[in-house]
Amino acid sequence: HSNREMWFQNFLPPNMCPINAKANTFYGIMFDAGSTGTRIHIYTFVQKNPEKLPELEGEIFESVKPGLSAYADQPEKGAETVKRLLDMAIDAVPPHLWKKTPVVLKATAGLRLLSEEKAQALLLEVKEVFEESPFLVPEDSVSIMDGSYEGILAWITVNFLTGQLSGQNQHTVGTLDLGGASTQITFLPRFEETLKETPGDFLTSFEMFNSTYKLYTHSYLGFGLKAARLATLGALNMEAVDGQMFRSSCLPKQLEAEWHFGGVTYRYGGNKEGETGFKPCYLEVLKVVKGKLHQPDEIRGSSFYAFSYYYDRAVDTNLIDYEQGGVLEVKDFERKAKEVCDNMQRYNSASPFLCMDLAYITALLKEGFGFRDNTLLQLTKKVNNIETSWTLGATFHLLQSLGMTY
Ligand SMILES: O=c1ccn([C@@H]2O[C@H](COP(=O)(O)OP(=O)(O)O)[C@@H](O)[C@H]2O)c(=O)[nH]1
Ligand SMILES: [Ca+2]
Repeated sequence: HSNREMWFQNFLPPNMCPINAKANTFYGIMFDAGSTGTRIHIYTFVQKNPEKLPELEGEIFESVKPGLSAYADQPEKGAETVKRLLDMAIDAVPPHLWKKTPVVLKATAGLRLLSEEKAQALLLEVKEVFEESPFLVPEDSVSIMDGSYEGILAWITVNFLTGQLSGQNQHTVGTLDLGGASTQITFLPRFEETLKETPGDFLTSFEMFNSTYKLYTHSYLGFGLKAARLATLGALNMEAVDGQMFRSSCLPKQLEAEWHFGGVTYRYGGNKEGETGFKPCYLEVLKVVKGKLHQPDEIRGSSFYAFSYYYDRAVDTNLIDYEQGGVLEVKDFERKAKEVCDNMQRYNSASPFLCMDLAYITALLKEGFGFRDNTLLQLTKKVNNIETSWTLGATFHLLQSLGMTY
């Protein structure tokens, strides 16, 4: 309680700036250093009532590509991309609040896949950028996030934004995040059975907003959409790929091209002579997921929130509207995968990987996690104009640890 009061006094000195109605506004800056891009989220909160949680008022969001891991050999250049995003925060946050506004960067799978040495060099350069900024730099402000937190914090974000973490009747929803290099599944088990049947390292207790949630969560490294492309091509974790050609039945027959990921250049192409289409392609992607993921019985029939690449590919194939999102069944992804893979020439103008991506998403959902054909997926990018990203959960967690909220 005392923490809360102290914090409140910090932000609303009763005898100062009485005209400024916004004196109870504060900010939090969270960077998401993902495998395919770096993003800044500047959140604005308003403490309307000292007895209640601060309210989230808005978000400023900007992103750059590629991600930090593409600068594995030029850490200073990588940090420069962070600096340019941070300059936005200088404009967005009023100067008198700079010193009280925390700035944190958490890196995900892209940096997890780099060597320790290269990852640390990048993080060190970013830390310097933060130290030179006028913002509050907490301890551990620049780090690689543990995969289990990535899932949990996204779950917190979605359930907070949909109002499931306040009040009596909490009907939380599970979340599915498909990144470039890793993928996360998180839900609150309802059945005792699930807790019994689940390996211990898939269960984590997490405290937020005065409640403790015992969550099922796991991050599968190497199962993000782009890593899965490499795995399908047989090029993931290859020591030397110099000039080697990787072919797949999921790609247009005549295609031959180059692709850059994680600082490595890959040559890839279609099965010039052999088969192409959904059937052979599905067998290829199946090899990537089959038997590799834990399948909790409980999720088969329950609906999930899905975002990131689930959302992007559903938009690309007109399954949902970019602005609105929508509700899909697992089998909608399969139907689209068949349509695209069996008519690759018609989808030539789109990404050459569209067939492979849709086939992989289908295989991941059905054979990986064990969802039913009719399992419902709520595809969502924003709720009340706030991005459904783990960064909001991470910011609440940060404010909590700084004693700025409880
Ligand atoms: O604020 C964000 C951050 C990421 N993404 C999506 O996340 C995917 C990329 O994943 P990321 O680069 O974060 O890879 P990770 O490090 O999570 O594997 C793409 O679909 C992005 O559109 C998004 O929609 N909003
Ligand atoms: Ca991500």
